[in-house]
Amino acid sequence: MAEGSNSVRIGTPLKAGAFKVLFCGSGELGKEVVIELQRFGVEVIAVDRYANAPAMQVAHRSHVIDMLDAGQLRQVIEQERPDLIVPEIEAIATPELVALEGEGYRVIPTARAVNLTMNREGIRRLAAEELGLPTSPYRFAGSRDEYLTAIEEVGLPLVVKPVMSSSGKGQSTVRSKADVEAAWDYAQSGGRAGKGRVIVEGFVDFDYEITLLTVKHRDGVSFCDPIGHRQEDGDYRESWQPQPMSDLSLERSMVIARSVVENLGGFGLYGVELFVKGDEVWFSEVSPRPHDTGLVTLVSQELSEFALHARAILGLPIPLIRQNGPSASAVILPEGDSDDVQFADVEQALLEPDTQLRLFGKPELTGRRRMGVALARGESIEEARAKARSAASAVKVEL
Ligand SMILES: Nc1ncnc2c1ncn2[C@@H]1O[C@H](COP(=O)(O)OP(=O)(O)OP(=O)(O)O)[C@@H](O)[C@H]1O
Ligand SMILES: NCC(=O)N[C@@H]1O[C@H](COP(=O)([O-])[O-])[C@@H](O)[C@H]1O
Ligand SMILES: [Mg+2]
Repeated sequence: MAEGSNSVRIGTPLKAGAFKVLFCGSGELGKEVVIELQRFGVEVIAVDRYANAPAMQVAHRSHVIDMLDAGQLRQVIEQERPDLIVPEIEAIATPELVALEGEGYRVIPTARAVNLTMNREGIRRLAAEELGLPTSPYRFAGSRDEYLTAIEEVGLPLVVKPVMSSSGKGQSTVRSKADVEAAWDYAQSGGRAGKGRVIVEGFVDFDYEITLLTVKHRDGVSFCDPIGHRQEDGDYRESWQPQPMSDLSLERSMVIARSVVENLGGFGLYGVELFVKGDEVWFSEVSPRPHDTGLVTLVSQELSEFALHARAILGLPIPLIRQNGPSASAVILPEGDSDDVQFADVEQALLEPDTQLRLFGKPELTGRRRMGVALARGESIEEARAKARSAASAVKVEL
């Protein structure tokens, strides 16, 4: 791909002139982006902490490393010399990506965006203190004493999260004094890098929450229709699109999202998480990459969030994001232990028209893990949600 001009050049995979993209993280979200890049004849290298991760199964080749280890991360990147580095999860040695970017590598969307969002403190301070965006009240705490002070200052009810965690790991809602100790202990065990620092956030009593998928591409910023979602234990269970909203709350959401992505920069799709109450909107957090609640776009949009990410990072145009009408996703989230999971009654999930299924092919189940997703379109959001839920529960997970 030629820099500094509008001409995008893509070579032939596995040849000297191939255009190479390296993924740091190879889960279900990366898998769909890899498929979109493969359709453009891009050479794809998938990296993750374990073998046979979903995106590895559709990439040209893969590497298993500890992505939080700066040395291992640098070694694999210097070995592969990719044209683009695409972070797919937060748990990466992001300061090393900042260094690599300084040496000429291109990190998607930017190394700074990835570094700021891997730690809740970075993105929250940027949004609230630099950009002046509305957020929940918050304090950070690095010790038990600081934590107890933060609780006093923020006031109940509140939410406690490790600064480095995702998918609700280590997160609790504290409604009464009785929950305070357990929330601290859980945050200490649930964090990713084990540093112990937490954010204490005032509980926002929102009417609903959305993900506003926002693409930064060569011609500017484009928005997908808002995605509504339902979370349990900090992890997404269902999402739908479009979420009905007032004109003012949608306008405010777009202003917030634009401010965040323009500051973070680069090319790519962002998932901007917002809380909405009436016409009021709060910024919660942002993923500088496709978002799990955006899985619904596999059926709700002609160009899914994964296709949009692929286009944006390759410097290709996005003249229109066409919506297909009310749609929903529902996760397949079994719990147990197995290294050879079987999915039975799969046909039962696909009897209804406008229903689709993704089984991610994760090689192992330990505890609770998202293993697939059901997708559906309907005449209304309610119908789409019901269809997606019923398809998801039709699949029998056997351990
Ligand atoms: N301050 C808050 N007030 C009310 N609800 C909250 C608050 N913070 C988080 N939540 C609820 O918990 C969910 C998960 O929180 P958050 O997005 O911060 O966690 P996460 O671990 O980063 O999740 P993911 O990585 O899946 O996006 C939110 O989508 C929301 O439903
Ligand atoms: N909310 C972030 C998110 O959904 N990330 C997605 O989950 C994968 C990890 O899954 P795992 O924990 O089952 O390995 C990640 O690789 C990414 O695709
Ligand atoms: Mg979130």
